[in-house]
Amino acid sequence: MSITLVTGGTGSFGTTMVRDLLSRDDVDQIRILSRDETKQDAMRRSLNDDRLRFFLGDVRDPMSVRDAVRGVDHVFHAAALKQVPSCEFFPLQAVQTNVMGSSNVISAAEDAGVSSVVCLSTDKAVYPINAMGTSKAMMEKVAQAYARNSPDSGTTVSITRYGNVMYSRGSVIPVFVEQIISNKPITVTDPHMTRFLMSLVDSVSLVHYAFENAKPGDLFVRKAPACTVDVLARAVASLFGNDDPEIRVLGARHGEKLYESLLGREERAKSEDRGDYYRVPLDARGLEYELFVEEGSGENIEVEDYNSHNTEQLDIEGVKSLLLTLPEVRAELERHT
Ligand SMILES: O=c1ccn([C@@H]2O[C@H](COP(=O)(O)OP(=O)(O)O[C@H]3O[C@H](CO)[C@H](O)[C@H](O)[C@H]3O)[C@@H](O)[C@H]2O)c(=O)[nH]1
Repeated sequence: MSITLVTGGTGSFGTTMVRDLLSRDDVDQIRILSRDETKQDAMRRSLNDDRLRFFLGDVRDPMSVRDAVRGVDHVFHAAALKQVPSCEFFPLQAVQTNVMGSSNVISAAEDAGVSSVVCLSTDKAVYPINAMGTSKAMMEKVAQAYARNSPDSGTTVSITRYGNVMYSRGSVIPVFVEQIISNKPITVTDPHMTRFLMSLVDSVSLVHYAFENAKPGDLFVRKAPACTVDVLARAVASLFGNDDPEIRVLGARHGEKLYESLLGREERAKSEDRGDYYRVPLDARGLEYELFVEEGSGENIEVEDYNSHNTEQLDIEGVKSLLLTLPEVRAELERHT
């Protein structure tokens, strides 16, 4: 009997993961640990599957995590505070959920003999400039330190890092769709800003890849195309029949970068190219300070980071094709065209 726990299982990513797990034959039970009883109830009704078990709780509360994790084989840890502005105003809340909460999940998993934990991270954790990214970078450090400090552990902890997931709750594409449908100008922050584009469904495959292939402390990213927000806005408008939309430029918001990096230079230098993915193995060196501080590693870091400016760039037609793969976009198109 195989049991998987998804923390944050009612979020955009969590839900997609749960649906995917339900479609597989090798999963006997799927547990969802999350805070919002209303969202759980809605999910219970819409999925209506007796393999689902809902645990009301919070990753901040070790007891609720411990209860949810008992008897589990795999944990996909997606519970997080992920909105940049809210974390910026309440950084300690991000610390409690994203850093301490992740540590609680890893400790409880180890105690319960879970075989594998995959932690969900974000490109905003690379050279972070905002509190959300900083807290996720710390979550990655907690996961990697666990792997480094517990070589005999039976629990493999790894990390998957994502760029922007298209149409996730609160993200820009639904905002653009709504603006176009209601004939409002499209609000673009900085037309030259680029973001990686990933569909939720593609993102799930990276999690499975990590469950199947991870060594302790591994970090995986999936290669992805990117586009500018100007191209994204025009692609959305064009899908809804407007090839010359009115665009209002707002300027970058607090804590935003012109482009995002999925791998830093230092990570890319030691990454392994695995076709659709990059794997960054754990830096398992010990605390021999003279190696770090006086002698160094003898390597020079000459490669560029892997970012949304230097990855494959999509044009309007390319983004339109990608948007049409999203069921949410197709549903809106059916309603409004
Ligand atoms: O009205 C808007 C809103 C956003 N943008 C731009 O669109 C891009 C994407 O914006 P999102 O708000 O979708 O995503 P962010 O890159 O700001 O990411 C944040 O929102 C995401 C929502 O999916 C996740 O929560 C993510 O972790 C969080 O950092 C950014 O360049 C942003 O500047 C606009 O041009 N106009």
